[in-house]
Amino acid sequence: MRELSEIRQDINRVDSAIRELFLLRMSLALEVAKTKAQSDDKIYKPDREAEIVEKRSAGMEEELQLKYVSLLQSMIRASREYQYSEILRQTPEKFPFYPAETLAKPKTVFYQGVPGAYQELAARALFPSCEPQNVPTWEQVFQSVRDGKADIGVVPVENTTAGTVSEVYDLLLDYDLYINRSYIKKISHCLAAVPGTKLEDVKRVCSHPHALPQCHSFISEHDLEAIEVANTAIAAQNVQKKGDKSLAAICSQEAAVRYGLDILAEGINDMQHNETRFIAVSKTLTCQPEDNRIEIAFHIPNASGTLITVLDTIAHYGIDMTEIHSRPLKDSPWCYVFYVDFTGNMRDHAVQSLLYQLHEELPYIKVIGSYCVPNE
Ligand SMILES: O=C(O)C(=O)C[C@]1(C(=O)O)C=C[C@@H](O)C=C1
Repeated sequence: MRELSEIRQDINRVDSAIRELFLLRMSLALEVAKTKAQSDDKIYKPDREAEIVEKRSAGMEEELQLKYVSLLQSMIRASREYQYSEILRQTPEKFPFYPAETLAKPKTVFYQGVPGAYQELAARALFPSCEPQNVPTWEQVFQSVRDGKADIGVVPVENTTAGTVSEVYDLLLDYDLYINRSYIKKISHCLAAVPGTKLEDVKRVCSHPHALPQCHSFISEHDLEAIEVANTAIAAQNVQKKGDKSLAAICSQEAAVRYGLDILAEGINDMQHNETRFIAVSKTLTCQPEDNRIEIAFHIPNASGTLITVLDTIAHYGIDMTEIHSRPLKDSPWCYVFYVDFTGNMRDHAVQSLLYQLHEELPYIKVIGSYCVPNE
């Protein structure tokens, strides 16, 4: 039997030979890209890829054939990625998404709920020179922006305890709006009731459907009945209007003070690290120099392994995926739209090459936003 070190030397030699052949194959891919750029031909040729895989792996023993096919496929994908990047270098106008430089200074900013809502606080933090206006529902926020009544809508998209706000994601696509800004706010809920109420008087709590699960332990420890209302500040307003000591609201301190309520308990969320991310949406896709996140929505073809291929492609461009979730496609049962956030700026060559590739190869893709997450 040979020494391990001796076998390893042979492996090194084989790897070096593969490296030379890989570089040669990639230089051929570059040549193909240049030819295709002239004739405006598509890069992705699934039939040619299938032919390569079938012919080159023919006659191999089954177990190794599977491994060789995977090696071939990964080389062909590298070739495609290299070609997209090269074509964009030669013809930058092929980039299919055109963000505006910057957002025109907004005059009207809408949020859902009533004054004192966390969404109002987020709107003021994002646009300090605007006086935010409230409408009753998220759908009305989106409608107002689409119809030009508002320049900007501020809505929540995710909470670290309660998760994604699915309805907002559905509205983003339904109303064809874009994410331009993002703001993360620490959320500390309090229990608020009409003046003179004691904790033991409270039998029911009302709040937003996302705020109630954030305070699950507190609600069950005190054996309270949970009632959903449209907004945390609306909850505070309801408690004030009803004047009933058995009903309390889970809301912000600001909302409790605004509606003249006593704060019976503070920081009642289960997780002390409780944060919500809000977004500002408008009719325009923008990309500012400081933006370091892009969000896309896409459909995948009905075939095995396609989602993992998309995620792998993102990684191949040296880009980090930061979030992924899916929503059902209402008109196609058991099919999904995927939402992915990743790092980078839409002016980066790697980001543009990735988006160009996904645009060419997926049945549907939309860049739904470009924004900045501070402290990176
Ligand atoms: O033959 C082509 O048209 C190529 O672009 C080359 C190549 C490959 O690397 O083999 C790459 C992408 C295509 O989808 C098919 C094949």
